[in-house]
Amino acid sequence: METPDNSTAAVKFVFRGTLVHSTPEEALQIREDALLGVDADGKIAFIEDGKKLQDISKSSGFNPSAITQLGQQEFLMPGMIDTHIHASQYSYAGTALDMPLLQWLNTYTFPVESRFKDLEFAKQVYTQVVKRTLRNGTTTACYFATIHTDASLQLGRIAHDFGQRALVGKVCMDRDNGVTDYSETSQESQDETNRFIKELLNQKYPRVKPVVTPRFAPSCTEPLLAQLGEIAKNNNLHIQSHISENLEEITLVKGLFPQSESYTDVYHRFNLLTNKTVMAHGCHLSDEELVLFRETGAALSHCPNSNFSLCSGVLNVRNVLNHNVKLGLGTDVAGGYSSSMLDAVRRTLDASKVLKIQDPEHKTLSFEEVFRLATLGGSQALSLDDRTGNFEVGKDFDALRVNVAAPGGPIDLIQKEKPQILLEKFLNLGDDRNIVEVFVAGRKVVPF
Ligand SMILES: Nc1nc2[nH]cnc2c(=O)[nH]1
Ligand SMILES: [Zn+2]
Repeated sequence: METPDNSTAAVKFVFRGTLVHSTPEEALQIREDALLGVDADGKIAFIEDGKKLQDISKSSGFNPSAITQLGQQEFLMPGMIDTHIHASQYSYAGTALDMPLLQWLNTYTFPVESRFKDLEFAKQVYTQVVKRTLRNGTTTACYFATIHTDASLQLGRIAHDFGQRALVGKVCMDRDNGVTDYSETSQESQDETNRFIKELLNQKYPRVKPVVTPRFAPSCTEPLLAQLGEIAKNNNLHIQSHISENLEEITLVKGLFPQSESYTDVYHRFNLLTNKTVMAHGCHLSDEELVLFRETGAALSHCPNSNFSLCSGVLNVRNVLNHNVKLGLGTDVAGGYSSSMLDAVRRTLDASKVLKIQDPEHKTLSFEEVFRLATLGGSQALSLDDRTGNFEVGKDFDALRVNVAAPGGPIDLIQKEKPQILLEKFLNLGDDRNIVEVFVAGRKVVPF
């Protein structure tokens, strides 16, 4: 049975109402009284004007009375994309924010991550964080797990079972960090990374894939960095790490890698900067380093809650965008205390305004631009924009059904509002109570 875009799969369901999303050209594009059809493969089959309902229902073979009519204060938006989140740190999210990065890692993070040797503990935490982020509207997450391969494989299974699109990384860190029973030798790290990749790919999860994950340069020896670059290249895999988050960290990297021209050059020398690389933070990158990101196609994950909470710095997102470097948003749980991408949106706007307070010439980000970063920007940063990030025929239907006036929700509406007002109120005031349904690849994953 043919449909307007000549796809073969039957139309499974149709929404009628307001769509809000972004395109590379338009930060915010609104379509009122639109018809959006999803086919049996979970892909967007058509996006048409509501007035064409009769014609479309004939050509696409669905019953016009079977459509779902969105309410006046509802809209569909693309699912949000968390480009950087430590699933393993969710157990202490909201606490332990009283010291800067390097001390924070040794005092809180490494001891907690060492607990993931216990598979039961891992299953509990990973189930909580996958369910919580899905409820918060995160349809795609790029996860750090821990060094433990089996626990990291569990995270992949849980994300798959609950239907979240995910990149999952077994963390690699072979340099001695002084924390007892939380380290691995270079050989173990390489062998376990290969095992992790092989076993996760063998599961053939359609939307959960491995990502090569050197923790950050200070945790890894040069042989390991070189090996991980090789593994990523040979398997055509994503790469994630941290870069230039904190001034003490940058000084540490200079001492550990004296022959590198910059922090970015350390990763570049080991083939870890590719168009499938996403590096968290980048608060203190030089313009020359941003040029290297642009040339290699590597992306940044902006994690403002974490950057404020750990007093790391304030990323100049406008400067990153002006350098045409791909950029998404990340919660960076638990350096960032919130698992909500709405919080990441708000903190991104705050960070942009802090820069303007410090320099009145600074051009702040608009809420429309930040909305794009939380959706399409994130999909571009993860090189997944061929299948998610906005509403285009042929892409997966990864979407949130938002009711701004949800009963018992956090938003009061006095009058009928235009869609862009509804969206702005949701972004600034909303929470999971407004996210009434979440879809990933056409499957309703929330309510569970
Ligand atoms: N915020 C943050 N930065 C890091 N750099 C290396 N590891 C980490 C981590 O777990 N969190
Ligand atoms: Zn991080």
